[in-house]
Amino acid sequence: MSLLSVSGLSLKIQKRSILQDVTFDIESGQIVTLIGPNGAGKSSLIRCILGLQKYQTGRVQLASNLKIGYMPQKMHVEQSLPITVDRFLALGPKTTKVQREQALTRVGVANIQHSPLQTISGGEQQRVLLARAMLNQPDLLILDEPAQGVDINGQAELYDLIKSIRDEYGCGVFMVSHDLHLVMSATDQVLCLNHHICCSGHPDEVTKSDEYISIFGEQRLHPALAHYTHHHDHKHDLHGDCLNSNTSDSLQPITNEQQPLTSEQQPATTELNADASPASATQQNNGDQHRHA
Ligand SMILES: Nc1ncnc2c1ncn2[C@@H]1O[C@H](COP(=O)(O)OP(=O)(O)OP(=O)(O)O)[C@@H](O)[C@H]1O
Repeated sequence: MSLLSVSGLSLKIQKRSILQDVTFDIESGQIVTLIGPNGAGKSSLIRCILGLQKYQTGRVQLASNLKIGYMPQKMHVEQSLPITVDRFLALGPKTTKVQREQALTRVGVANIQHSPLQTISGGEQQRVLLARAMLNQPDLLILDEPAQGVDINGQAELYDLIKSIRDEYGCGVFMVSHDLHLVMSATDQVLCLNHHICCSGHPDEVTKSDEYISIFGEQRLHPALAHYTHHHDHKHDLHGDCLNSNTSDSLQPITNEQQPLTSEQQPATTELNADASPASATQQNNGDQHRHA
């Protein structure tokens, strides 16, 4: 039983095709990393999954009573509205101060619980957002570019932290990154999105190979990071539309059937249909009418 199953999802906004026939599953305890260039549709896909964006065809199925913890791309801090980290976390799900302290401790920033939100660093902000996503003990963590604006060592530390949270809670993790080559090494499945899923697979074991070590040395890449080698069978035009690169004289659009799918479809019990609104998504996700898997 999948935590999340996305099948044949297509989205158009103002007649522009943003997502085309996107299909993948996330299982419990699995880490799936979604990569893709700017404008590829990564955030739009997350919005569809969260029920915040209507889509035209396909479906998003969530396991019954699935609890999602969502970490947005950025924290928008209103400079004229003083608020502490603790007050900010209290704006989310109903929690006690101790629970908020525990969440901050888990992400390594308990010392800033009573600091003004405006005064904490970018890296600390990311950790506060991660703590907020964990507050309702989610079954599925959705992280939109958690390492954005964090240096490479900070990125590795954050990935280690996310992995240890997954190990501890057994939750699934769906993580977005715009880094096309460097991904979290604990990733079970990389999905490369450019409006459609261009390719998918595991991060490389290349950093363990003798050839790699002879060139870069053993300590070149932090163990939390890994390379992802793309294996596209097509090219894109400037609009991101797909072109068949196998025929040099006549570039043809490729069909969705040619794209590698990430895993087999499995039945789930809660379905968000193409007309899902934010309200209905929440209801369906939390509603008593849905049974557990
Ligand atoms: N509400 C909207 N109205 C019009 N266009 C939109 C809307 N939302 C998204 N788009 C367009 O959809 C495309 C995909 O945007 P999206 O933010 O999903 O991409 P992304 O892969 O997350 O990009 P980035 O890595 O830059 O954050 C972009 O061209 C964007 O302009």
